[in-house]
Amino acid sequence: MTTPEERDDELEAPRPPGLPEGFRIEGWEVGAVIGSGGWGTVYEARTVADGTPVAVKVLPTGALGPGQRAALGELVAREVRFSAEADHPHLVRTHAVCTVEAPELPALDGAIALVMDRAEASLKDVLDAAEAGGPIADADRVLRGVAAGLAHMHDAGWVHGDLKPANVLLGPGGRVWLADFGLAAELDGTHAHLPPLGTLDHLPPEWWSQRTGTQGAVVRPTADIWAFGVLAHQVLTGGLHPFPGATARARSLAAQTYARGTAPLRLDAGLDEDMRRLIADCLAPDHAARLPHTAAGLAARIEAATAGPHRRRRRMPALAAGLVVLTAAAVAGAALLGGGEGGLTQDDERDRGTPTATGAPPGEIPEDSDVPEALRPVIARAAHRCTDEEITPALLAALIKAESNFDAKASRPESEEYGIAMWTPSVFRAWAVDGDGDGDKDHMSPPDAISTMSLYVCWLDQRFKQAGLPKKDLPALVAAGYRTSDRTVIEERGVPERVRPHVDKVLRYLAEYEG
Ligand SMILES: Nc1ncnc2c1ncn2[C@@H]1O[C@H](COP(=O)(O)OP(=O)(O)OP(=O)(O)O)[C@@H](O)[C@H]1O
Repeated sequence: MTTPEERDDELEAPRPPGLPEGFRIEGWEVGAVIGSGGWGTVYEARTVADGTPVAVKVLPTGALGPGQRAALGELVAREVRFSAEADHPHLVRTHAVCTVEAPELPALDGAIALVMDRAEASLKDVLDAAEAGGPIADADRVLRGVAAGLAHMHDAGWVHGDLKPANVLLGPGGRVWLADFGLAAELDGTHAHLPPLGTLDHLPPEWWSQRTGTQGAVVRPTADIWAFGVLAHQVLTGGLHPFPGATARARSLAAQTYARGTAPLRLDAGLDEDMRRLIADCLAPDHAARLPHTAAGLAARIEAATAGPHRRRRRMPALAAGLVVLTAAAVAGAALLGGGEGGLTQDDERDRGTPTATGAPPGEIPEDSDVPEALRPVIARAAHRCTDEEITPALLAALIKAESNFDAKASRPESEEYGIAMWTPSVFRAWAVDGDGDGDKDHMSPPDAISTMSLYVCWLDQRFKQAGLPKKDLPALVAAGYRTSDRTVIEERGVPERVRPHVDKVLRYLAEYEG
């Protein structure tokens, strides 16, 4: 599927081949790989002149299309501009931007290299290794550093837009740096427009009901405050997310349920009172309610709450704390949680009502349908992760049949649509789900493509309900939204004429499956 407004907002960068150890980029010599992100690879490196350790982030440009190259250029320009303007002990510094000259490595020749302060680990590394139930070592100092860095950014008129543990770096001597300003945009009045790249686990609930358009999603400082609340909870509990759920998507749905007022906020029982209140303030359900809680104010509160020897810390044993989280899961509604990445859950298997004329329970794929056998459990699992009743296995199957006729290798290069669900790679990446649990999110993998389709149409369905579009039309509207965008369908208050033949096809297939 292609969402023209979003097409160039995301970049699918191929995994680059590595630079050999000892390779020189201007005055720096690269060493081992530290890690790779969506855009490139970070290397250990040292300054040739004096051996000072640095990190070099290499962003290859060779295999990118023109739109992708422009998107990358914009991200780098933001990163460099911000780093040059910001000068703060809690923001990682970019010392230079270079071009890699490596004619013998065509994939890296011409790549952009950002030379930065080198950290020893990211907060994500620390949380991954932590035992759940208690704060990580130096939790207070880490939170003070993050809040202070954020306060400096906001005061300078910037929003981070992608605050998450992977973007908090821990440097030598206990330094704490915010990193990855690719998404940082200068505030234009009260908000900035950013591409919808942020990570699900740290996105504020209002992000889901925002318009996205050519300018991207509106991101305000209060989005960073929400992300800080999630991150603080993780830091103080050894990695526990404040919302229940086995997957990032389930947690994000639980956050939305809470924000709608249908489930209470249940923070970990082991948090001390001051930090519990601070996190609850950060996780106020909407932009307006979060507005009074500035990053500078949070930094001061953390300072006050964590300074001095008399700090109270009321802590429950790990098991009891875990039980509180489970209770929250029950309150938030088991239906919202979705399954893990494995097989069907008990909920999936429960009675789904009276069989239809096809012999299948309503919404399920009938035995004698043309849906390939191997895909049926994949489609069923994907559909059942959406708790909105319109998103059934039969509807997903009808959508897939209309898109690709179940052909995993289908492609329409002229409109950049590929695979069984005809994803446009750049759009896919903004929503990607690892449906087969292989650690990779690949639009050509049917389980990944179908799980992602389910997530996306689930969101479309919710958007159309929020916009007050007729409930009976939702399957048609979702089919239309998948071919155009949520915005187009909401603006036209119905199925746009140009996609009517496609939508009719989906409805015909759906009627066949539903008997
Ligand atoms: N200056 C640095 N010093 C040390 N390690 C770093 C530095 N910058 C990034 N890293 C590490 O390198 C890895 C890749 O970082 P990168 O910023 O490319 O991707 P990411 O933040 O993991 O993902 P993405 O940016 O795609 O969301 C991460 O493990 C990150 O912690």
